[in-house]
Amino acid sequence: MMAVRSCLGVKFGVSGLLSQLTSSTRHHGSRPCVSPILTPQHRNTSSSSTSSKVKVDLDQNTGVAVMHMQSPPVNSLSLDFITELCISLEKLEMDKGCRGLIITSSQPKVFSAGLDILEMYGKSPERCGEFWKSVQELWLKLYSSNMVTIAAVNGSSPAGGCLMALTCDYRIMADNPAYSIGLNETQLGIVAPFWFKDTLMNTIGLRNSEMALQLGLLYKPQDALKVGLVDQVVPEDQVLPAAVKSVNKWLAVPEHARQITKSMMRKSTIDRLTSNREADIQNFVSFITRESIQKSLRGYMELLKQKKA
Ligand SMILES: CCCCCCCCCCC/C=C/C(=O)SCCNC(=O)CCNC(=O)[C@H](O)C(C)(C)COP(=O)(O)OP(=O)(O)OC[C@H]1O[C@@H](n2cnc3c(N)ncnc32)[C@H](O)[C@@H]1OP(=O)(O)O
Repeated sequence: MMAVRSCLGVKFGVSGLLSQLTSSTRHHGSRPCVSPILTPQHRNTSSSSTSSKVKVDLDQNTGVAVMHMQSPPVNSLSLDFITELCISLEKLEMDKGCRGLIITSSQPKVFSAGLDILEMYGKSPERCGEFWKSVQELWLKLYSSNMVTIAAVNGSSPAGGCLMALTCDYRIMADNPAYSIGLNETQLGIVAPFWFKDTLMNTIGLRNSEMALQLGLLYKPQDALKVGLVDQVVPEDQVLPAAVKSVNKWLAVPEHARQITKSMMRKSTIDRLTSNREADIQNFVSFITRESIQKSLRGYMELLKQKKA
């Protein structure tokens, strides 16, 4: 309760140059690129798929999908929600016509409230293990995605919500001082695991991460921008248009060169988790089921309720 308060070694020789020269016919890995010249049958082609908590609109002309998180009230990441997100991501990753992904929220004022605290409170070790495996899965899918990924952060984004945004290639946040973003785990009396920490450090560096993580800082959009936690802050109604503009800029880069570079930048961080997944699950389960941690989580949930009253 006290705590509550307070690649690849690839050389870019001829193939790199070739891709620059032939960028209009580039491939997304094995995906053919969408031609910029629109034929009548290509115009206004879009598809939409909706599961109960995730809505995806894919514009087949541009190859850009917008994933709307719609798990009321605050897009907290429950096992069910994470499973739906993973299924949607897998489909998009396999879809040759999808090259870019914008992730945003359909819920007012909140991008994602992070991991669903109820998944970590009063649950059996087996269930906690299953939950944590799904969190790892979501992170791995997002952080290693071949697509250009943009987080359109149109509301608050604490802890796991911030992590989701951090997995993306670029973050745009609504300029509303009522919103905040950060890895605030210590404020709940819990500890962000090493791969949360690594993802943050890869984005804002060691010193800023030390302060952000130990103090469990939640940054207002303008402060998040200063520290590099988000890349752009725009008026609230411009978040999605700005994300579309950005994704197109990223997609203009020769695809395989961008993908290999992304993979090269993220590989060691990803490998660190993939080679330690089981131990990480065991660590989580033994940590989260401790009586003292359960007490902290209970206290935190009570504070959330009190805030409303
Ligand atoms: C030795 C090392 C070993 C390491 C092992 C690992 C250790 C564990 C690592 C765990 C990592 C955890 C990551 C997380 O993501 S924890 C979750 C952190 N999230 C938060 O702190 C956010 C809490 N929520 C809020 O701050 C606000 O709700 C928010 C700003 C998001 C929105 O505010 P708003 O006023 O719009 O909404 P309410 O607060 O009224 O909330 C509405 C209802 O939603 C419930 N709620 C909110 N957040 C959550 C959540 N994360 N999980 C579950 N439920 C949540 C809230 O209680 C309200 O419910 P009721 O309507 O029923 O009252």
